[in-house]
Amino acid sequence: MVELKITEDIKVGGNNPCFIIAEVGQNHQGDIEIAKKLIKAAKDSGASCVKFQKTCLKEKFTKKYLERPYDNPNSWGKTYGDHKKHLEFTETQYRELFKYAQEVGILFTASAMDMVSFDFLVNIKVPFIKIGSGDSNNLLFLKYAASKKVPLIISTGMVDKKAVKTIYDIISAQHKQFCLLHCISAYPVPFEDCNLAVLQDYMKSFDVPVGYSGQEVGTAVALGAVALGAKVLEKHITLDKSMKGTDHVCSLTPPEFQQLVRDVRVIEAALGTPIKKVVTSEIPCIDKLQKSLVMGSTKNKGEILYPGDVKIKVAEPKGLNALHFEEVIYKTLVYDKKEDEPLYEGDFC
Ligand SMILES: CC(=O)N[C@H](C=O)[C@@H](O)[C@H](O)[C@H](O)COP(=O)(O)O
Ligand SMILES: C=C(OP(=O)(O)O)C(=O)O
Repeated sequence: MVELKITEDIKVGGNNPCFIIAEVGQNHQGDIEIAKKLIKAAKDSGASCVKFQKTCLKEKFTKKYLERPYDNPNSWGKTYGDHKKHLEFTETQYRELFKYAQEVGILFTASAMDMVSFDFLVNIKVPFIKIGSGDSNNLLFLKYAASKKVPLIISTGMVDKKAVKTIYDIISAQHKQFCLLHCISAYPVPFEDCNLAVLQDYMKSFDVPVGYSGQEVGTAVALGAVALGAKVLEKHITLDKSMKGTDHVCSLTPPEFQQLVRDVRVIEAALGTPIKKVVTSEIPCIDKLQKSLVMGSTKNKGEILYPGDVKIKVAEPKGLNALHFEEVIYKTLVYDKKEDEPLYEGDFC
């Protein structure tokens, strides 16, 4: 399994801890102070990285699309172009946010929504670039991104498995420093559409780390993804779910994000080994409550132990482990034994 190297110290995949991305996206409302608060909240929650979305509007959208009316409660302008312009930070503001994230001590990156944005992000030296689901069918962009040989995390919403294989082939023809995220692009995703089982298929099909970008409400599905083996987890973060904007509803507040990170770490610790064995922490319960073999009735030396003569009880002191029941039956007692007395290995032959 190839690991994705994000920095000298942070790697993704294999036995490395799940890399948790706090996706600010456009939940900053176009306000740099809110953006900074979200960066700080991401850091305080224990996220591995904070992420924005970088767009060059005339590269990503056609002129006509930008002129389209965008008349809904989440809109920041009369047209889609005005709306997106309101939500887009300038390159100078991006540099300021990047610097702020460094001061706060959290990795900073963004999705490149087009080639111009991709180049900008390469230029400011983000540790990796995210390619969102909006580009999962954009073969030209994927080829371009692959040719730049920078670490990539790629979401796979809005396409089927065949297209995901194409993405995999395009990038891996250039390098293996990438990761594929299962994603369903709906805001919010109905739980029954999350299809988390896809993660298992990705893990079988691709020899790169696999993760999950979740647009569903809450944290349960994201935790399920980690339990299934997701090595990257992305969830939106917001200061307030009731704010204006398409993504707030499927986002987590800072305390929720903090709880998510804690729970992910608990699940990772709890996944453990597939080898079922008795573990040290069970010993007190074994001593206290595990049953063992005891006499079901009083019997004398030389008598045969019939099924009703041996019982399985919690005893003090303990007899033989109750798993040995069948081995004891029809054996001959070598000592006199009273009812409820524990049965030991040398008590019968
Ligand atoms: C597919 C994709 O890009 N999805 C992104 C990541 O999840 C979203 O954040 C969109 O940018 C957002 O939902 C767009 O909302 P509006 O159209 O109201 O600006
Ligand atoms: C669209 C994005 O992500 P996803 O497809 O993972 O939701 C993004 O990162 O901008």
